[in-house]
Amino acid sequence: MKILSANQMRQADQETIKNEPISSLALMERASKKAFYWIQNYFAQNLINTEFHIFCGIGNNGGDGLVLARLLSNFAFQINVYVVNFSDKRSKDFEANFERIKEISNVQLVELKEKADLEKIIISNQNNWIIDAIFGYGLNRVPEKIAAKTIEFINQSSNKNIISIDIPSGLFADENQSKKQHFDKKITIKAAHTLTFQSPKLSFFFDEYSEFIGNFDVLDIGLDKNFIEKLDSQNYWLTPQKIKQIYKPRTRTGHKGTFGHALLIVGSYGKIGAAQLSTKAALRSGIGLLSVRTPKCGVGILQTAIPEAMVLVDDFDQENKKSKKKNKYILNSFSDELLEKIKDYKTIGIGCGIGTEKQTQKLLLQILKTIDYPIVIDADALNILSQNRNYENDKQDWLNFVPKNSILTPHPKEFERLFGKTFSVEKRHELLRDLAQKHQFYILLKGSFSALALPNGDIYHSSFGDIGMATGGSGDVLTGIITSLLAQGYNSEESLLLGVFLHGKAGELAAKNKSSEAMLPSDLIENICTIFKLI
Ligand SMILES: NC(=O)C1=CN([C@@H]2O[C@H](COP(=O)(O)OP(=O)(O)OC[C@H]3O[C@@H](n4cnc5c(N)ncnc54)[C@H](O)[C@@H]3O)[C@@H](O)[C@H]2O)[C@@H](O)CC1
Ligand SMILES: [K+]
Repeated sequence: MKILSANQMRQADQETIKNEPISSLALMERASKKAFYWIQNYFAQNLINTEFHIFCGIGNNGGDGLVLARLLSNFAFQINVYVVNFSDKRSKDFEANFERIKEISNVQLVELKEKADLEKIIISNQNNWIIDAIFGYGLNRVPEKIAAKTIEFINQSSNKNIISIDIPSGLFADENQSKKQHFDKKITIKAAHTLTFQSPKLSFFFDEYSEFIGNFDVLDIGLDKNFIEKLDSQNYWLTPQKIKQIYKPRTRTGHKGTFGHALLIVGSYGKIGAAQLSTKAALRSGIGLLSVRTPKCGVGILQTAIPEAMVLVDDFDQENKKSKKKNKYILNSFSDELLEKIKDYKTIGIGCGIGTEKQTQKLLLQILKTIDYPIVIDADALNILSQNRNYENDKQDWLNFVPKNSILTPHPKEFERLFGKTFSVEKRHELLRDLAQKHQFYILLKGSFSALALPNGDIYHSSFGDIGMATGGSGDVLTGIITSLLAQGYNSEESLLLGVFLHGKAGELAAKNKSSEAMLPSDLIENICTIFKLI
């Protein structure tokens, strides 16, 4: 799903008003009704016992808050509406709804002009919910005076039951809108839920802002689809609908050759676990044949634990004349015969737990110089690349040897080591986009919201996953999944998107069954089966 900027949202609102046609007041009613239905569904039988405190600005976001108050007043016992008078320029639709709300008997209306007005507000904890409709995508500078005081008051209240309408007040929808001002953490609502209209806002996908957004839901308010179709955007939200388009169901007639043969180059002494996790994940994700290269010390372990995988041992017992340093605990460079063989694999996944020893570095260089098909590069293989960057001489910069359309999967630290420091989250995404375009790679910047940068400059943002996945081994599982999909004939873009989906959803399921605390990366692997069935 396309992610629209605040300007594009405004245009889409205007076009819908003109083309449908619908009055802006009716569109506000429609949008707020969607939020109301969400709330009705969320609270179910408890709606009648819930006391709402609705903080409204004086623009259209505030107007939404007023409509919501009116709709809720039919069901809830007591509604408190606080108008945050941060300016005299009340919007037309706010005014219209303000007149209507005055008539309703179980709505208590309070105007906030100065800090002292806030001191009279009592929000008890039990069954009290706060609705934040102070600023929406119209925010264009850091809130001040009564707006700032109200936001601080809400955040300081011990009640954390907060629902933000469209966007948590204080947070800019996107960078253009903020005119490069930095938002102020203290003056931004920390919502438990954000109900956003039509399109998620770009700022929802920056890890640094996730504490303000809580869980978000996108409510379709019926803005002009044809118009939205034509809008340019390089940011997309990864949705299950997109995954359905990518997924290729199997027919009865395939055989193991149909589903590809990949090589995983993984593990070192003490990190054979990483090799096991990536191997198992690749097998569970549907690969036809899987070969694994792991140091000699890991061969027995892998063969015992995962009988389905073949382990490459071809040159282990041969005397290698070129390198006397062969060592059974780390990955050594390949013999010429073995190197010749790797041209035949569909793809390679390299990096999980391999360490950065000299001989392993040499192996990576050999691989990069031998093959011309896209591969998956993760963890220590990324660290090796970052140790061999050469900004003066392109011909000695190992990054330039990576085959086009390969998939790099760094976490933020690996990204920084490989591509340098950036000073804001927005700049990091800009750099990510530029790099994917320049090198024609796919780069997955992992995080609680992962950003998937494509060589054409588009970025997909994923909100799949669970905090329980932030643990060692989770990345190894992802490398196995993506390598497996590439081998099966999904192209790089499809493998990346589908891989991130399978991994994230498997994590959500693991958290549901076992809790975020207790879940393990192995649980993700076991859940891949269920997630395939859900596509
Ligand atoms: N027809 C429409 O345009 C629709 C708009 N909707 C709602 O309208 C919202 C956008 O409404 P608005 O454009 O009125 O903007 P907001 O309600 O977000 O903000 C109100 C106004 O405050 C001013 N402002 C911005 N930053 C300020 C600051 N720091 N201090 C003081 N004043 C500041 C701006 O002039 C802005 O227009 C959306 O987020 C959504 O909630 C929905 O009702 C759907 C339909
Ligand atoms: K809001």
